[in-house]
Amino acid sequence: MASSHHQPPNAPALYVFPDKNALTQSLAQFIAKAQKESIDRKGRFTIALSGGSLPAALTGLIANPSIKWNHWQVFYADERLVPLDHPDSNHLACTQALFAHVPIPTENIHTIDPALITDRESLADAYEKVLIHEFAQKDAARFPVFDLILLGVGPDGHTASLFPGHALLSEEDRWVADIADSPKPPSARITLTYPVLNHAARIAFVAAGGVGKADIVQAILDRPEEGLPAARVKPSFPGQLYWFVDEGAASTTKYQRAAFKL
Ligand SMILES: O=C1O[C@H](COP(=O)(O)O)[C@@H](O)[C@H](O)[C@H]1O
Repeated sequence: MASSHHQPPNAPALYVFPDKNALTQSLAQFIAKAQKESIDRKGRFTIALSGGSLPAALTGLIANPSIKWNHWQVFYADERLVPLDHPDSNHLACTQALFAHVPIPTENIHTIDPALITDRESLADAYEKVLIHEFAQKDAARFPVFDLILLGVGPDGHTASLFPGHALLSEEDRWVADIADSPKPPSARITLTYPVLNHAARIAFVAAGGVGKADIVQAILDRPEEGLPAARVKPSFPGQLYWFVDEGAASTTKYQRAAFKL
């Protein structure tokens, strides 16, 4: 689809797929490539996952023989403050869709500390310390550099647990922040902040939501100046941003499509 938009060189790449299966298979290939490059370079692969509709898009990894699960270090871009076996848990959703079906060491999956779910701030600080341990020792950077962060986008433009108009959109220091008033239940959550998101090497939005996601995808890609939370995800160079969407979700945006290639 031709675009009337001029796109800067590090503009997001929009990959559109005919259906969820095609998206899932291509996303698995994309993740496998990112994994290989990270492991070849530094012997590990750091990834942050979301909940919602994302876990179902990860099933292409289950049968992929090139995934080296023991080299993965898994974190959550956001998590609800519920027990890890609660239906609202993003960790439970990722476990049911993926981790229960692959040989990933449980110690490589970094969940929130369920003992702290009634003490939001301590839980967020504890999770941040896990990130500091995993990254600061190795990358010695002010912010962790994830190899890949997989994000979803809600109908209101939220991503992770960063919601429109929320004070957390302006958080510039904390790596992990707690939120008590999420407009989308459950209300208590933690989330990675923009400094962490925007230092990632690769970020991929996955919106396999059909026409229900078309308006919000259009708003974010065609009108980024509106400053919706997902539109504020802009990885600093050399980070790269990708969108994996189905035809329904791409049906109204004028944003130029890219041919999916690894
Ligand atoms: O509440 C959340 O919503 C977003 C978007 O979910 P989706 O089902 O619209 O894709 C999700 O990415 C996030 O992890 C979750 O906590």
